[in-house]
Amino acid sequence: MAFLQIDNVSKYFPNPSGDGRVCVFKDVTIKIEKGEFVTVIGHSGCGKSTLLNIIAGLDTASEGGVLLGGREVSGPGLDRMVVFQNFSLMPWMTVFENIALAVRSAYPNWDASQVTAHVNKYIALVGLKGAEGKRPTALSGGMKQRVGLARAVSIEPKVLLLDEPFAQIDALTRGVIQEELIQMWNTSKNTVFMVTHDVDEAILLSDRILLMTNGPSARIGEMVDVTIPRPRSRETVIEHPHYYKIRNHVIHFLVRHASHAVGAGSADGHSVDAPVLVRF
Ligand SMILES: Nc1ncnc2c1ncn2[C@@H]1O[C@H](COP(=O)(O)OP(=O)(O)OP(=O)(O)O)[C@@H](O)[C@H]1O
Repeated sequence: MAFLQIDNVSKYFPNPSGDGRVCVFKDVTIKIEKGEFVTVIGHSGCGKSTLLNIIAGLDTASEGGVLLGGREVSGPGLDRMVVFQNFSLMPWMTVFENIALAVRSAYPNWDASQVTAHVNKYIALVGLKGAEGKRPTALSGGMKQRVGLARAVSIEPKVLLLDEPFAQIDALTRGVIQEELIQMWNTSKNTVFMVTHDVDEAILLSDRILLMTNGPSARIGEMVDVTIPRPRSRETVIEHPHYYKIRNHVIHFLVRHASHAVGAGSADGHSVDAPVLVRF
């Protein structure tokens, strides 16, 4: 059994027209090993965030289930931390307090000096030294998301769930924070499940890219191994001979699935095809 196992998960929502239900995705099975960094890419509406929310325990599967370390996920927990694109910081708390709140929940027996040392370590890791006392309104988007990442990673969750965390950050800052995330991941070795629309980001960060077909009845169409050795940086990754092969392959998949129906799974209860494994 894999460390994080998504087993035949399907999700239905009530049809907005009031007539029955709509299948968002069907029979999604993903096996993720401890310490693996997996990214999901697919067109808007195929169900990426819904899948992430089910892993987080913020939503429930209509069919199937999620197992983490062999135990069924049945609700939110500190073993899975989510970073959303809208930052979700407590606006009345400072940078330090936002992170300390999470650290105190995860380590209720720690005394104040342990909490302070731990929070300061993560503030330094994301380059926010000097901004400890600022409130979110005084921070740029990039700084807010650094707080979000520090807060999530500081409690050392078993799984880090990233839902387009850099979508609202300008391209230059995004590149810098992506590299900071690599540094943090190198240290923490969290298992990461990330949703993104950014193909370059997925190649830079992931061990594997899961490509979702369009909904309704979306499925994981392909799993692409990112066969570019680590450590990676934005400058070196594009020099690797596999970079453009992987990039072109992912983009072609997305173009093929830009209009619905190509390879869409079955909404009528029949099983769907297993994902194609792609490795250059
Ligand atoms: N609570 C809900 N009730 C009804 N339908 C929902 C609900 N949440 C999501 N949906 C629908 O499920 C589908 C998948 O939504 P989801 O947000 O997971 O897609 P996504 O792939 O993450 O999209 P995007 O890339 O635009 O964020 C969409 O058609 C959406 O309208």
